[in-house]
Amino acid sequence: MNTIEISHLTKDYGNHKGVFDVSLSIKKGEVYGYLGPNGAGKSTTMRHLMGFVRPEVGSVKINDMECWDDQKKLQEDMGYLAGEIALPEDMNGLKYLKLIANMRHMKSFAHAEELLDLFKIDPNSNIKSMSKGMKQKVAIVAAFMHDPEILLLDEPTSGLDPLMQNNFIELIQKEKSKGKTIILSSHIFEEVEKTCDRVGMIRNGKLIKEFTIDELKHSKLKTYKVELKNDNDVQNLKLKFPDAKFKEAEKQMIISINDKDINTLIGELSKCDINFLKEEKHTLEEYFMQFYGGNDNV
Ligand SMILES: Nc1ncnc2c1ncn2[C@@H]1O[C@H](COP(=O)(O)OP(=O)(O)OP(=O)(O)O)[C@@H](O)[C@H]1O
Repeated sequence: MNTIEISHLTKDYGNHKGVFDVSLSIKKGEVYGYLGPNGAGKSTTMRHLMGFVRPEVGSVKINDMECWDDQKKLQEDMGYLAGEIALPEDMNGLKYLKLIANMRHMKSFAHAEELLDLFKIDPNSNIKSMSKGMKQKVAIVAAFMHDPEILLLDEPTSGLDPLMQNNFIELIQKEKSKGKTIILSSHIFEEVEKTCDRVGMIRNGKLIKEFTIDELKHSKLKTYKVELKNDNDVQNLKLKFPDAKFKEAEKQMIISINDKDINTLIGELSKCDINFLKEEKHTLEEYFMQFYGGNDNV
């Protein structure tokens, strides 16, 4: 049985906004990366999983229970980090976390203490005076401290510095080794690559692709930017690589090429006078779109 089972979920907010006929399942112990541009429908899906929103069409189940009908029971063993966190400003971090711990009837605060340590949080400072990153870290502690079996994490590292992002990656890896089922949305390639088993891409409310991280890692498509010294070379390369993009004013060519064809590229470039050649890093979405050649109608 899958831990998470979303079948034909639709929530239409009008104006083509919302989620439309989304079906996905996540096995116990799996870490699922949920990716997509702003407004794609990631948070809407997660809110359904938390039972905050009732599906208009379709079903959203965790452990075979409807998230809307059984939200109270399900939430006991779930940790949720909202995309837009809102912490009470009139208390300090510790007081807030203790309040949540009491509401959850937590018997021990030891795991929370470990997490406060891991993220170098001074729990006695007032939430009001905390930086965005510090508030995010307090919210992470609140989501993880009761050691839930299921974690829904909506852009968990937004606002964290690189060191803390690494600590977060370690935390996910640890939770994964304990068999937790995790869905996380992220725009950070490294985070997804290092933590997720599988990825789903959502766009305009529709799930357009699913693939394993192994498939992605074996992608051999790379993009290079070349700046040439003279126009003749630009014109020659335009004939040789008609699919490449050219910025003629800058004498630049941007080319995406499979590793197996790299010798052809190098062969042609060796005939040119080059200013520089560099590999272009993609945003996560570009990378996936290029890899899969996805479009809105997929
Ligand atoms: N309660 C609502 N009423 C009307 N429209 C909504 C509501 N909630 C979400 N939407 C719209 O539905 C679309 C999907 O929103 P959602 O927050 O799920 O996207 P997202 O993928 O999480 O985006 P982001 O990466 O920016 O957080 C957006 O266009 C949003 O404006």
